[in-house]
Amino acid sequence: MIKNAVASLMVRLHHLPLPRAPPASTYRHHHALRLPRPASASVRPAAAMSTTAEQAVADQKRALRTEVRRALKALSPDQRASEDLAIQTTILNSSWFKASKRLCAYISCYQLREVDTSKILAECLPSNPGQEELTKDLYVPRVEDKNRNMRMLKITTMDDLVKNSMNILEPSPVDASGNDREDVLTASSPVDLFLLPGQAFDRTGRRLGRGGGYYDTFLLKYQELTKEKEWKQPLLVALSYSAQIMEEGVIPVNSTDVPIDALVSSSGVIPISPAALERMK
Ligand SMILES: Nc1nc2c(c(=O)[nH]1)N(C=O)[C@@H](CNc1ccc(C(=O)N[C@@H](CCC(=O)O)C(=O)O)cc1)CN2
Ligand SMILES: Nc1ncnc2c1ncn2[C@@H]1O[C@H](COP(=O)(O)OP(=O)(O)OP(=O)(O)O)[C@@H](O)[C@H]1O
Repeated sequence: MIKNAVASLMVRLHHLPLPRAPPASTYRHHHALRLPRPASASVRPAAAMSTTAEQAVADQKRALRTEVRRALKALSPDQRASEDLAIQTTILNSSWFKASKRLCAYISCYQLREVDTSKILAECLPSNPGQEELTKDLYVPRVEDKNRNMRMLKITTMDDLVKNSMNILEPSPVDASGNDREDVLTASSPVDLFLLPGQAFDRTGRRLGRGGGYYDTFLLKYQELTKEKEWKQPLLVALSYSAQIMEEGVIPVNSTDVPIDALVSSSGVIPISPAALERMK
């Protein structure tokens, strides 16, 4: 029944000429790619075998990123604008977004052909002084190094952002008064929602990023913190153009890939996990 409901929400599934992993529901058995174990260490060392399997997944991911990049380049500005508007309108009108108090979101980069988040960010931040109580706490990514270290820092205005070397807007570590910005990992209360970027997604919850491992590393850390503190897990929602939604099994995954709870495209919301089905009904 869920599958039918999900299928009816999908307008277009893009078929890519790539090697397929066996279809698997990300939620039922997340680690879809089980690394083969050698019968005996003398035949083939386990480390070597896992390296080979991991390398195959990494190669497939790279090939898929190239395909998606090409598909996104082919989108006309009008097509993008119409999907950007539909996706943001869906989110802004949703009960789960309206109810969220604290969120982590990405600052979209037009050149990287990411789904626009500007209207959503504007809705989170106070438009005029004195309206702070109507707003949400907003944390946005800042890359610290090439070693998968990314922080999510609190901003209160778009003026808190500066362009980094990758041409992406991100917060400076200190605010205008010289104070450290609040880091979501040391904040005293939990975020309830993540709005995630990515290169490709599917309706079982798989997400392919840009290859830096920044989000997967961060999400794992945040989920561990949430467990430790006995907080409710945040809802992980990705924003996707239709061309980025893959058929089941096309996206290769490994054990460090964190599955998403839901996907928003121009055709609407696709809830995936039990938590999403509960919070998004
Ligand atoms: N808006 C936004 N902010 C984000 C991310 C993101 O994906 N989107 N990140 C998520 O990790 C982190 C930054 N990571 C990034 C990783 C790669 C590229 C990039 O320009 N990649 C090129 C290919 C570069 C290459 O192949 O050498 C590309 O994808 O076309 C940008 C940001 C944190 N902030
Ligand atoms: N939690 C983690 N711990 C250690 N290594 C990780 C973790 N998450 C990802 N990596 C490593 O980072 C590299 C990039 O991973 P992957 O290709 O899955 O990133 P991605 O999903 O495209 O990027 P992102 O998560 O930033 O959106 C891989 O070598 C992967 O093994």
